[in-house]
Amino acid sequence: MQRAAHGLANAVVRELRADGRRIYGSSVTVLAGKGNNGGDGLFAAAMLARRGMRTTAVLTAGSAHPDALAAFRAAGGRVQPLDDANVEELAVATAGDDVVIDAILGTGARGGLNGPAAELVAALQELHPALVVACDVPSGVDADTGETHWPVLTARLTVTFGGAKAGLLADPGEGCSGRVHVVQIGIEDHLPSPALRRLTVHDLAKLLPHPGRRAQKYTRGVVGVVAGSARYTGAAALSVEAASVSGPGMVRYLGPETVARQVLARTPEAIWEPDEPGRVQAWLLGPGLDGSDQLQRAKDALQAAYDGGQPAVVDAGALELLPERCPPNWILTPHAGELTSLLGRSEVRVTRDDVESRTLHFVRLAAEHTGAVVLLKGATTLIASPSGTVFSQSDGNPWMSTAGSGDVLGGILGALAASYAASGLGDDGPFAGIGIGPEERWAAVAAVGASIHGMAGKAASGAGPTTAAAIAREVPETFRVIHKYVSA
Ligand SMILES: NC(=O)C1=CN([C@@H]2O[C@H](COP(=O)(O)OP(=O)(O)OC[C@H]3O[C@@H](n4cnc5c(N)ncnc54)[C@H](O)[C@@H]3O)[C@@H](O)[C@H]2O)[C@@H](O)CC1
Ligand SMILES: Nc1ncnc2c1ncn2[C@@H]1O[C@H](COP(=O)(O)OP(=O)(O)O)[C@@H](O)[C@H]1O
Ligand SMILES: [K+]
Repeated sequence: MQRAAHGLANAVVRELRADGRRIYGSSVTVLAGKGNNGGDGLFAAAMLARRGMRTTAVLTAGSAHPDALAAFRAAGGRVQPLDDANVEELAVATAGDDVVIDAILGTGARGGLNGPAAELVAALQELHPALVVACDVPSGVDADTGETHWPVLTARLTVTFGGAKAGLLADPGEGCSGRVHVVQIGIEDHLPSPALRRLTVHDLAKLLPHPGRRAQKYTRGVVGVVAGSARYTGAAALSVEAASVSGPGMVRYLGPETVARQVLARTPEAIWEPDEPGRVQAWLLGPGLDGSDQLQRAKDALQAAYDGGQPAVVDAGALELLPERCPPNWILTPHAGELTSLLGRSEVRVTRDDVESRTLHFVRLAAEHTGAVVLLKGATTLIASPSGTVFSQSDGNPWMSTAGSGDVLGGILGALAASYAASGLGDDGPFAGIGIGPEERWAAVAAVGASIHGMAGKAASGAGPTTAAAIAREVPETFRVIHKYVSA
C-alpha cells in the first residue's frame, strides 16, 4: 500500500509541475471510500501534506482505512465526513481545489456509487474540477470489464497498480480514465496475465513486415480488393489507395469498369481485374459494396478465400455474406452498429447501446460465435481472437471519425494480411518473440493495423480536422516512424 500511495503522490506532483503549479501551498482533496482504495488515497494525501499541500479528506462512507486515516491526520490533513446535508457545499469546495483524488472505490467495488457519494461525484462532474487523478480505477468503472456505473468522475490521469486493468483499456471505462500510469508495487509476478493487451510502438517495430533483400512483388504479398460501387466510388478509391501504401507487393482491384477507372486514376499501381482475379494472398471485401454484381464478386472471393485458406478482411456490406463459422484467419471489422447485426445472426439480440456499454463482452462473444478475429472499431479499437485473447489499441483521435476512415483501415489491414500471409507467421518469428502465441497471431496482425491507422490519423490530424484520404497518405511515414524504434 505504501508503494501504491507513493506512486500516486509522485504522479500528482508531476502533473501539477507539468501544469506549471507549485506544490507547496496548492490544495488537494481526496475522496476516500472505506476500503483499501481509500487507504491508498489517504496515505498519498498524507505524503502530499508533508510536502506542503493543503489537504482535505472527504470520507464518503463514514469509516476509512484506520492506519491510513491516522497517517493522514498526523500529517495535518483535514477530515470531512460526507452526509446528505453537506453534499453541495463539499462539491463546491472540492471543485475549487487544485487537485481531486478519486479514491472511493477500487477493484473491490460491487456495482457503482450510490447515496451521497453518487450525488457528490455527479455534482463535481458538472463543476469541472481542474485536475482529477483516479486511484487505481475511476470509481464506478468495473476494473475487469470497462463497464461503467454512472455517475463517474472523469479523470485526466489514472494511477493504477501492478498492471493496466482491462477496465482502463476498454470503453466506456477508458473514456473516463484519461492517461493511464502504471506503478509497479512488487506483486507483479503473482498477478495473472492481463486480460487485455495493448501493443506498443516497440512491439510494432518488431512485428512490422520488412522486405528481405531479394524480395519481389509476389513474395511480398498480393491483396485482392472487392470494394466500392457506382454509388460508393470513394470507398473503392480509398481502400485501394490505403492498401497500396501499406506495403504489399501488389493490389488487385475487382469491380465495375466505371469504378476501376477512378480507382486507377488515384492509384495507377493497382491492377484492375474485371472478374477472374490472378493469384492473391489475402482479401479485403466489403467497403462501399452496392448492387448484385459487386455482391457476387464479394461472395466469390469469400468462397475462394475459404477454399484456399487465405486470410480475408471482411467489412461493411460483406459482413452479411459470412458463413455460419469462419476460419480463424479472417478479420471482421464492424463498428458498434454492425456488431449488433453480426451478433443478431447468431441469435444474440442486442442494441447498439448495449454493445457500446459492454464493448469487451460483446467483441469477445462475436469472436466466439463467428470463429473469426473480430475488430470492433471506435475511439478504442478492441480486437478479439476466437482463442479468447483481446488486444486494445487507442492510437488515434476523435477527428478520425470521418467518412471513409474505416475504408482506409480496411486497406491497411488487407495489405498487412497479404504481407504476413506471404512471409508466414512462423513459430520462431517476431510474434513468438514478444509472447504472442500461434492462435492469437491474426488478432495481433489486426492490432498492428489498427495501431498504424490510429497513428497515421493522429499525424494527419495534429489537433484539427482531417480526411480519410489524408490518413491514407500518412501511412508510409507512419511505417518510417515505427521503424525508428527497431532495436531502440
Ligand atoms: N489487491 C492488492 O494487492 C492491492 C490493492 N490495492 C488497493 O486496494 C484496492 C482494493 O481494495 P478493497 O478490496 O478494499 O476494495 P475497494 O477499496 O475497492 O472497496 C471495497 C469497500 O467498498 C465497499 N463497496 C463495494 N462496492 C461498493 C459500492 N458500490 N458502494 C459503496 N461501497 C462499496 C466494500 O464493502 C468494501 O468495504 C485497489 O483498488 C487498490 O487501490 C493497493 O493498495 C495495492 C495492492
Ligand atoms: N472517436 C474516435 N477516436 C478515434 N478513432 C475513431 C473514433 N471514432 C471512430 N474512429 C475510427 O475511425 C474509423 C471509422 O470507421 P467506420 O465506422 O467504418 O467509418 P466509415 O464507414 O465512414 O469509414 C475506425 O477505424 C474507428 O476506429
Ligand atoms: K478509485
